[in-house]
Amino acid sequence: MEAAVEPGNLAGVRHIILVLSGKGGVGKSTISTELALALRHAGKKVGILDVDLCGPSIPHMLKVQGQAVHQCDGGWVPVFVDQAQSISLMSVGFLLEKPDEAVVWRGPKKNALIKQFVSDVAWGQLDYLVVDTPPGTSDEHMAAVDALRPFSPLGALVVTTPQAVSVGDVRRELTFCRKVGLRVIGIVENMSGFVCPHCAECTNVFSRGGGEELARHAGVPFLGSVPLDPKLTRSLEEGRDFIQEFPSSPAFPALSSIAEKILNETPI
Ligand SMILES: Nc1ncnc2c1ncn2[C@@H]1O[C@H](COP(=O)(O)OP(=O)(O)OP(=O)(O)O)[C@@H](O)[C@H]1O
Ligand code: SF4
Repeated sequence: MEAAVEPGNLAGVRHIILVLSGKGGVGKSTISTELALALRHAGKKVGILDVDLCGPSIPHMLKVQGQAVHQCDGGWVPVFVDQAQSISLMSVGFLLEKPDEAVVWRGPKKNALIKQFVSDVAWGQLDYLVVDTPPGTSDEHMAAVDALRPFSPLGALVVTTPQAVSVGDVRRELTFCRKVGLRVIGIVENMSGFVCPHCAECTNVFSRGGGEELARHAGVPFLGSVPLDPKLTRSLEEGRDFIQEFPSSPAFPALSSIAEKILNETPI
């Protein structure tokens, strides 16, 4: 029997994907956003929970910055990104008076907000909830895992860049997942080379293959390598739907194949 769906909880969410990275700036919010767009493109209903409280970038990436969240009987109503309401988003960015206001909170306050985001948002029926987390492993990650665990299946997607230092940080992320009993859906290597727009030659700006090697070593699935793609950067800056608008751009095949692997891994 299916659990009753109460407004303001996650009982109507079929799969929760926690997006993690060892370091900042490796493209965690980018992968979260593009994954949500690719899953939507595949006909799924998707929510995004942005718990990167000190650097909430997803409202800007989806061009909904500055919007206000409203209260309903069941709690907060998330912001809908499109008219069809196929992507909903909750972020601390919607609660700040100014979009560039700094969140200078101590741990307990951050943890309380994360718990509130889980329990007090009327997510409704979703196929996937993508949760963008801060870099590293902190109290906020523990708070998110503790609050989300009752609403499993809960899995982690780990984002890295090819450089060894970032890969080293990813090892710590994998250890964190193991310690808290979080299933690793897979590793994504982002910023894997630059494809020349003139001749399509791929230059490995950093090293290449670290993510795949690490996945093999750790015995977790490798989901794909996303190249640096100026059209992707621009889409995120302008809040455009890269998946819809740029199917012939170099990052598109990798992003759609990652979404496809996740769809196969998490049947609905
Ligand atoms: N594959 C890519 N191609 C082009 N630009 C990218 C790619 N991945 C990320 N970027 C750009 O790199 C910058 C950092 O990405 P993003 O904000 O997603 O990183 P992050 O890991 O979430 O950072 P933080 O954890 O510090 O918030 C952004 O400007 C984004 O547009
Ligand atoms: S990869 Fe080739 S075509 Fe592209 S910029 Fe370099 S030399 Fe020019």
